[in-house]
Amino acid sequence: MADDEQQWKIPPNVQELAAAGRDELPSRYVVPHHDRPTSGVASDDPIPVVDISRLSSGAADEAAKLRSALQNWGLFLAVGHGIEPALLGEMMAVTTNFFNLPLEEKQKYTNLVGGKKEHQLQGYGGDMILSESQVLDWSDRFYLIVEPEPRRLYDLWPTQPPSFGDILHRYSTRCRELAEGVLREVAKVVGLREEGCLVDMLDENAVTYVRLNLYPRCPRPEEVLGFRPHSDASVLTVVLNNAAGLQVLRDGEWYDVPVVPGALVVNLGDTVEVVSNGLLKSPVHKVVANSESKRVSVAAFYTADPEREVEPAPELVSEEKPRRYGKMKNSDYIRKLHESLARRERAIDRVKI
Ligand SMILES: O=C(O)CCC(=O)C(=O)O
Ligand SMILES: [Fe+2]
Repeated sequence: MADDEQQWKIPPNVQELAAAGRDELPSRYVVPHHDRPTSGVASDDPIPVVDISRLSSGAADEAAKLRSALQNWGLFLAVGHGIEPALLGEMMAVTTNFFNLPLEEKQKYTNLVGGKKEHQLQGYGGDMILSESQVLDWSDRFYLIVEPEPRRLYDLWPTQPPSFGDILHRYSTRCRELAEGVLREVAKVVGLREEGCLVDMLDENAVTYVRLNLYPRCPRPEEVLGFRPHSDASVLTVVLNNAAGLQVLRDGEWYDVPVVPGALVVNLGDTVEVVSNGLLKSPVHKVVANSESKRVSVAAFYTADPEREVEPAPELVSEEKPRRYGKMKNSDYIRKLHESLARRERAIDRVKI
């Protein structure tokens, strides 16, 4: 194939597009009318803010709050998580600094193999593009495997500032502790026989992916999405962000996820939905753009061992509660997630019975 064909496979850089200050958006970013963002609905049952320190000291009302958050939203805001505000600040700062680097510098970490059109998961850039007509998200991303350590591709780890790697390592380790504590509670909520069975999925072969997201300001936020509707292929996801924009779907309506200083967003991933045989749902969420300022977020995805076969826990399947999901190898599932994202489909629909 001639080299100038399939140029569309190389996504434009959204930050550069935004900086060019044009009022018209390239048509590749304009989402169909039925998918356009709306302002989030205010709920009578607000998204809970859960104090993890009270949870760990056995407070029954906090456990009830978490239970209701998991059952009604699949997502909550964690405070009292014990992660030092300075570390959260540093993680946000190195992320923002990375995106502020000149384009040539950032492109040293490109997710296009050999700088060409083949897309690899890790690195800096945009979505995998499967077709010329694919509508693109108004964001740039940087995706890295952080754990297990031998799987790190250090060539893709920014060297500026020199502390980047250390901060990312410490941040994802601390968020993993938060994830583990939450997963023990999740196992209790769904009535799994082994309280540790979800935590055990984050074993030494489990993969932690971190995605740094930049949502540049957009002159026409009503026509684009910062991140299309999706659910995560993780067991659990922890998100740090600096501004409003995240929305979660509940009963057909989109709700704004509030921004609480120092809080982390915690959401269930598809693995929990499958293992719990649908007792808990992996929430569909998206990010809307805005015309005022850029938004930065850091999502840490705690995923199971790629070789693990994920399926409903046997004790949650019975005659009254028939099995609702098939079995799939986790690495196959994650690959399907990225294809599904490109097609605006949900990966979990592929394992539903
Ligand atoms: O930017 C956010 O707040 C969420 C991003 C997200 O959903 C993701 O990276 O999977
Ligand atoms: Fe997500």
